[in-house]
Amino acid sequence: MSVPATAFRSDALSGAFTDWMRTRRWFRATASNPALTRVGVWVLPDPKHQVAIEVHLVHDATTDVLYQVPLTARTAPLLGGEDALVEQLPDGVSVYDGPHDPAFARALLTMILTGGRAGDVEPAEGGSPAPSDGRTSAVGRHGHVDTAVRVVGSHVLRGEQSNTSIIIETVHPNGKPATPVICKVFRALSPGDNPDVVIQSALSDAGSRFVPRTIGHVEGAWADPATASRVEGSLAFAQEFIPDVEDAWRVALRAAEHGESFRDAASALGEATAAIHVELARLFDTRRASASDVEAVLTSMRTRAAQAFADAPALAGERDAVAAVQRAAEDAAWPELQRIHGDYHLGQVLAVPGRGWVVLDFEGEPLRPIAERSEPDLALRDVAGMLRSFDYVAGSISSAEQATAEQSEAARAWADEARAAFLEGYAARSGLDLRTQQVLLDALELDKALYEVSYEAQNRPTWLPIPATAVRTLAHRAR
Ligand SMILES: Nc1ncnc2c1ncn2[C@@H]1O[C@H](COP(=O)(O)OP(=O)(O)O)[C@@H](O)[C@H]1O
Ligand SMILES: O=P(O)(O)O[C@H]1O[C@H](CO)[C@@H](O[C@H]2O[C@H](CO)[C@@H](O)[C@H](O)[C@H]2O)[C@H](O)[C@H]1O
Repeated sequence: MSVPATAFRSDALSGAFTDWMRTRRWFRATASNPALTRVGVWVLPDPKHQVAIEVHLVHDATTDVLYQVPLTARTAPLLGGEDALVEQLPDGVSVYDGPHDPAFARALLTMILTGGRAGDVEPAEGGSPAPSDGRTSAVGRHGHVDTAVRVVGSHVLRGEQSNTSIIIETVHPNGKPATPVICKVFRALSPGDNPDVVIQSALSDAGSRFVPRTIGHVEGAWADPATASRVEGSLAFAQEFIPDVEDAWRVALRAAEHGESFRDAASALGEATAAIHVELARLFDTRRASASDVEAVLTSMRTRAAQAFADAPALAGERDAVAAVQRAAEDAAWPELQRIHGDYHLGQVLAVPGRGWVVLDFEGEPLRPIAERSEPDLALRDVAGMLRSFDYVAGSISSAEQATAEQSEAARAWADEARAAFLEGYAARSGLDLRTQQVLLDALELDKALYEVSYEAQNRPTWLPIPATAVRTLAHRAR
């Protein structure tokens, strides 16, 4: 079997490819007829010389989003790969969605573990790395890991959303199972380092037990479709995969449904959160909040409020009360700004037996521009995010069709206790008296609820009442 090296290198994208792409979960759909152009490619070698592996950069001019699309081409069909077929070329070559092809997973992890380089043409056998002079290129970087592992299997994580994560099974040279790896392939690319990579790598390298161990990442360079200038950014991120664990959302929901107190678990989560914040303040620059920092946060709060009122017109009556909470925050004493999680909720935390809470996904809020997400921010924003998440547990129980008034009341009491315990744990570990920052915390919780209004309006309209109710409560909470 020979490698179909140039099988799918033409710049024109076929109708089949376009149809496939616009039906992906990670495609930010707006138009049914996107204007897709291939603007770059980087090539990964297949040591077995059986598969052509190419990572295409595809620009959608209608939304100005640049996507990373790994593809593999095979002359013989991929066993079990029917659902991953992108298109069948006239010469019999089959093109697959790369993350579903073990050949891609193996090549990607090898690149990370060996610090490999890739360009837009494959290097000749034993030759120097492919050129990267102004063209698309990628380089693997590894952290503190055992690099002598062999890939024995891979599959895509179910529930693919904005990115695609591949679980890669590995073994040591002696055949003993090694730590499985999860490799997140970023789909929508932005110039600049992805905060998920930067923050988790720094925490992991510092020995934190509150994040999975970092294996490494791939960074790349490409011509920005809007400006044609060469930009650099993150392409993929590999970490230790912690198998057979539940996330804190499921654990908390089950506890609330069974009427089990979450006091100790929430307190431990508060402590873990404070420990992460203390570590991030040590590892990254912090700064006093300047007048322009305060102005930027307030502008962002007001923009989100305006968006939420547009998305949920029934909330219009809360406009003045919301503005008053925001004004109070503007006048409050602001703590130092630092790097934070940025989109902190129960679904981002794993409950790991024997290890405790482990936090994932430091990418920040998906609805916020990436440059903003890398700026130092208020650590209280994460505290507020988790408070909202406990409220969501109660909200999801109360909004179930068959929920009784008694169940709703019990769920509310459960959430109140969890919220208080979380704050106690946070205060104990950080040494902060959160009561002195209540005004700011309230404003941030309201801000998160307003963000959630827009998020739910766009994604899960039946859950819109959960944050909408919170907006009404928080806007009028007596201070
Ligand atoms: N290191 C890991 N170990 C175990 N499960 C993980 C790990 N990283 C991610 N996951 C699982 O994958 C899901 C998605 O990961 P996340 O980083 O939140 O990706 P996305 O950016 O696509 O939302 C998580 O909710 C979790 O269930
Ligand atoms: O995990 P993501 O980065 O995709 O975050 C987005 O989706 C979250 C929903 O999965 C959303 O979180 C909201 O719903 C959660 C329950 O499903 C709840 O625990 C959170 O508190 C609530 O904000 C998140 O806001 C959004 O950015």
